[in-house]
Amino acid sequence: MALSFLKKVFTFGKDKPIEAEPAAVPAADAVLDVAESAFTPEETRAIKAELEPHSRTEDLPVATDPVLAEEMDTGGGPSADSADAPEFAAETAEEQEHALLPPTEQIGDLGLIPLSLLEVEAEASEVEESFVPPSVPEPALGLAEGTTREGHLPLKGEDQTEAAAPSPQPTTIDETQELSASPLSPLEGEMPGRAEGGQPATLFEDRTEIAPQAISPLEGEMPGRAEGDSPSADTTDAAETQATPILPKGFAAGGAAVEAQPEAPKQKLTWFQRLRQGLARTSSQLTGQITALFTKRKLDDETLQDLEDLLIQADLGVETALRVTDTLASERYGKDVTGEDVTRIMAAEITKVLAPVAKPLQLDLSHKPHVILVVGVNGTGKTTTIGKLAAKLSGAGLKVMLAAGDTFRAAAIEQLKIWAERTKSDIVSSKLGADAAGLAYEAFEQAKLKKSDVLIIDTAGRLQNRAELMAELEKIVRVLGKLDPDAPHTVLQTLDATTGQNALSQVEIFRNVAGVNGLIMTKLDGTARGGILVAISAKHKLPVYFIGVGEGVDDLEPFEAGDFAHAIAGIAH
Ligand SMILES: Nc1nc2c(ncn2[C@@H]2O[C@H](COP(=O)(O)OP(=O)(O)OP(=O)(O)O)[C@@H](O)[C@H]2O)c(=O)[nH]1
Repeated sequence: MALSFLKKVFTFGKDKPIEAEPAAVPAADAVLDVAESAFTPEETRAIKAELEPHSRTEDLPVATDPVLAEEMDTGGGPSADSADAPEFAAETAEEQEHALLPPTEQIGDLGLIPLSLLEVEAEASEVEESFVPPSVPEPALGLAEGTTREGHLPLKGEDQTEAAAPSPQPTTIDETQELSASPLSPLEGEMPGRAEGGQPATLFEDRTEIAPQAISPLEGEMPGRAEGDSPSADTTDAAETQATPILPKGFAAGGAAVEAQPEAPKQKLTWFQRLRQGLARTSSQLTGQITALFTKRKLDDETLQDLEDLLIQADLGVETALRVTDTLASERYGKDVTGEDVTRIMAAEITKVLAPVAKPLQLDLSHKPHVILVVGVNGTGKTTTIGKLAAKLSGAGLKVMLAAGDTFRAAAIEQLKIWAERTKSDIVSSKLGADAAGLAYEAFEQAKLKKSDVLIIDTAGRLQNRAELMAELEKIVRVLGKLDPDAPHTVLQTLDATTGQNALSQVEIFRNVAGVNGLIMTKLDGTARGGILVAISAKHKLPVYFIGVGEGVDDLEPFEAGDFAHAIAGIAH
């Protein structure tokens, strides 16, 4: 019975529907050619002799080729070795019926199904309780669908070490090999080879792969897993470790998240280094010309005039230029002068010009809120500067409210909302095109109600020569004054350092219209026209509170006269 079952399994056992492709079915000779290497010549001849009389269907070399075995088993026809096993051929009426099936080529067309798994398993139970036929299809094991594998558990329980081992050779295959060693026909002797390279082995590989991970009831019983060396468990741990995000700067770490490491110290520039870097174009242009001018020349009227022209062209302004040449003449007239002599004196004189305007922005927090109105020409950096200021103030624990008064530009409103969120500030905004003065008024009221420390109002950029827009700015100031005669308490004007001389007239007009009482110069990073701040300071004498050297939140620094002067002169401070 056991022998007949094995024959049946290896001949008919399959889990795939037939694919009737005649070309894929080799003749017995061809198959035997493959098989020959495994047998002695005598055995091969004997086999051929046995196979000759059979019909083509009977000749199908199921046992010698795993692929063909799969195709053939769907037909359920007798195997090549069936002649050697009469007890199998005549075993049941059903099997006899199978024996009458048409040739394999026609089976697919007829839509016949293979011998069912249930038939195989029913007989298997008669043979060996622990034996699971290699032909058991995967779905029945629930591997693919993840359904219960209880029917398969006894098998795993028999040898779980092997099941968990890397070798794809399961226990059942060993049993098969043992059984195959019984005096079956030579073709049946091929089975172990088939198990290694054909479908059954693949099936067991699948089981081996999945069993330790997918069968939870067995987890505790599996030595490999119980010891905690399950590959899947290890993999999960490793994956978790690797998946732990490294948050970028600016994101707070929560749970197991890892904070971004601080930048390497060597990459962190001091503020003065950054300023020097930002003003490098301005200073290198200036000092290069100065060095060229004073190479092997004594200081005389001509060189002094050349120097004055040079300093004016560098946007420093007439006043500052004269200060430098006067000081230089008083110290070195008629003597040899080096470029270093000139830049040292220049830095000292510029410092004297800037020192009176380098003031901190004074906040009168008794106002609740202290209102800061930010004005300026388009694109000078108003919104960005507001964001940077809000970051500093809220970072210091002050309650900040922002007002999106640039109702001309949708992007400006969105931009300010982002800054508000980022700096944890409150924000008052309205629709595009809304009345900016009305919004400013509303924001002021809200800030009073909320007891904000500081209210910063953004405004639309406008060219100083656009009278109607400047009138609107005037209206904003007037409206705010209705709620507090001193408001706005600070009117900040942003100046773009790259604009050069035009900034002088910008300050003049905005000062007259909106009462600008403080300046912030932006975009001092990379400009060759940084000298304009000296000219503005000398002319308007308005406080310069901060300077911007980049678009980032930290790229706003309090204005320091000495730093700025030395950075422009390109010398250490
Ligand atoms: N490099 C550099 N760019 C800056 C600086 N400040 C602002 N910017 C950039 O300048 C551009 C204009 O800035 P905004 O803040 O939108 O200027 P605005 O004055 O509000 O513009 P309008 O609303 O059109 O008047 C943006 O791309 C900013 O990122 C700075 O200090 N350095």
